Amino acid sequence: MATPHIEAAVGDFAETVLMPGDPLRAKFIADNFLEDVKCVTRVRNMFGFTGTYKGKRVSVMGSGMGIPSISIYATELYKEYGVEKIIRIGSCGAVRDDIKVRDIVVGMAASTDSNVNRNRLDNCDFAATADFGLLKNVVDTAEKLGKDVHVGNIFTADLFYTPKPEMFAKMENLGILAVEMEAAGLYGVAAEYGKKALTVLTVSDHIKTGEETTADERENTFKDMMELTLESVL
Ligand SMILES: O=P(O)(O)O[C@H]1O[C@H](CO)[C@@H](O)[C@H]1O
Ligand SMILES: O=c1cc[nH]c(=O)[nH]1
Repeated sequence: MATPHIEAAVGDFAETVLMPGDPLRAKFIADNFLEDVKCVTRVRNMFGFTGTYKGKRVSVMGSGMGIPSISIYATELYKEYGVEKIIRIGSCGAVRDDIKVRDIVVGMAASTDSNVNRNRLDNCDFAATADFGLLKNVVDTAEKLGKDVHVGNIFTADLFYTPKPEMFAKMENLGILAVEMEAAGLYGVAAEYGKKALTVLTVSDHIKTGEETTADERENTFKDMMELTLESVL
């Protein structure tokens, strides 16, 4: 049955869904990595596809930007479509010198300035955490493929254009690796429904140095992250 934001039928999604923020990145993955692809939803142009990767059934769908948007899609996928695992694959800004542009960051946990998880836990801090099994699979797969990854705490920001840039130095001092806008929300939804989630990111820009990737570099480095994540779910 369709939900307010997804028109797919029950059974149209695989048990694992890869979620980039950008629906066109979802299409790129479907076009370049999946076989036997079917577009299962296009409500609001938030494309979702199901196909196979090396014989394994897998879906990919855009989440939109920010916690409110990914929370809607993750909730409907977990609750109404029987999805068990969502792996966000996104871009992030690095906040530390040892994390470089184009590096891959895996979000073991996600700090945030959002109140969504406090709303879930009577205004207490909730440790928004990735699923250990999904995390281990990605780390083991990276080792097998000879790809370096940074694993640790990331920061999920409500505002891309922050009025508090001094926060970045505080994040760095606390060992936070990078900033993005969805992981803490996704981990909260997964916890609420007893499901699994992980976030894998590619550093698209460096907050401290101002360095950015070109469009070409984004495409190729994002492909590295896509391949790593797809291999990890086999
Ligand atoms: O590249 P995506 O997955 O959209 O992720 C990052 O990019 C967007 C901001 O430009 C935010 O969604 C942030 O989390
Ligand atoms: O959310 C994001 C994504 C990329 N770079 C940033 O600085 N923030």
